[in-house]
Amino acid sequence: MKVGFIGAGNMASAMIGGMLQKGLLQKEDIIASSATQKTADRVAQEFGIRTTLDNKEVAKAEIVILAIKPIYCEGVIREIRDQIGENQIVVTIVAGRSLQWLSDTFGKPVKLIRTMPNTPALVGEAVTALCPGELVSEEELEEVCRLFRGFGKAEVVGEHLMDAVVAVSGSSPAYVFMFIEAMADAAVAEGMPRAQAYQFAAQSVLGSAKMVLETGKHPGELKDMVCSPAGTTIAGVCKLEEKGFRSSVMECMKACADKSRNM
Ligand SMILES: NC(=O)C1=CN([C@@H]2O[C@H](COP(=O)(O)OP(=O)(O)OC[C@H]3O[C@@H](n4cnc5c(N)ncnc54)[C@H](O)[C@@H]3O)[C@@H](O)[C@H]2O)C=CC1
Ligand SMILES: O=C(O)[C@@H]1CCC=N1
Repeated sequence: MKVGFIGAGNMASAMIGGMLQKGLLQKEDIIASSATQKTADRVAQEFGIRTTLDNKEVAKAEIVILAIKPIYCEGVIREIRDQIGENQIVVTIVAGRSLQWLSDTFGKPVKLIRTMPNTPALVGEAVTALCPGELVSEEELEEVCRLFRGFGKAEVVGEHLMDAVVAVSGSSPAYVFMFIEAMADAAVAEGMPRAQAYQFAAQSVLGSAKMVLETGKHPGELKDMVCSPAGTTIAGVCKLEEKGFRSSVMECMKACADKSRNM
């Protein structure tokens, strides 16, 4: 199976890196295009895949993944649409572009799958939501899910959930990185060497996330387990509540979902 990426930026690189690392595809099976020779050369060198500046070359792949910014999506589709045949599958990772919009822009019947992955694909820990268009068969959807499961979890969701997905997983790694950075800065302020502070902060986020996934316990219950009476943790929790931590996170996610809805 040949997979082509139109756009070879942050997200495409994370997916390509994840796919190759898991041995899901061989580097000969992947081709990617970019707008600049510099990016094409960098990606070719980093992953050993074939790269090109010609999107039409990529559009010959069995699975064509649109990995460009939303503003370039219309131009790219107009460029490749005559070449996309009825047996190819076009997968999009573009935020804010609906199946209806994609279908209208192609202006002809195309097998479309709208997805939203995230950059932890690079280390095999992505989570991706997928919404199939009506021309995609169960088998084709499963084939694409299998590809995405190669670098993390993948679930089929209704398209009405896609803006929530952008907030809770597509964009949320950025917020988690900010949280880790802030915790590490505070540890450095307490005297910890910076490299060690990143290790401790990141491992704590990883371990806490695993507890949520593996114990099935409510996050509030897991929080309570850390809070000794009159202890250190509850002193920190009180400060987080005073500073509006949870409402800040919720407002952040709302801004993110609204942006996705109105793109
Ligand atoms: N970065 C992320 O965490 C995630 C991004 N996405 C989606 O992925 C898409 C790409 O985002 P990023 O990778 O972050 O952007 P990026 O800016 O890192 O990469 C975009 C790439 O597209 C290339 N490009 C621009 N115009 C082109 C054209 N006409 N033909 C071929 N290539 C062209 C650029 O050279 C660049 O390499 C966006 O639509 C975004 O919504 C989805 C999930 C997560
Ligand atoms: O910021 C963005 O628009 C993209 C979509 C999800 C993550 N990054």
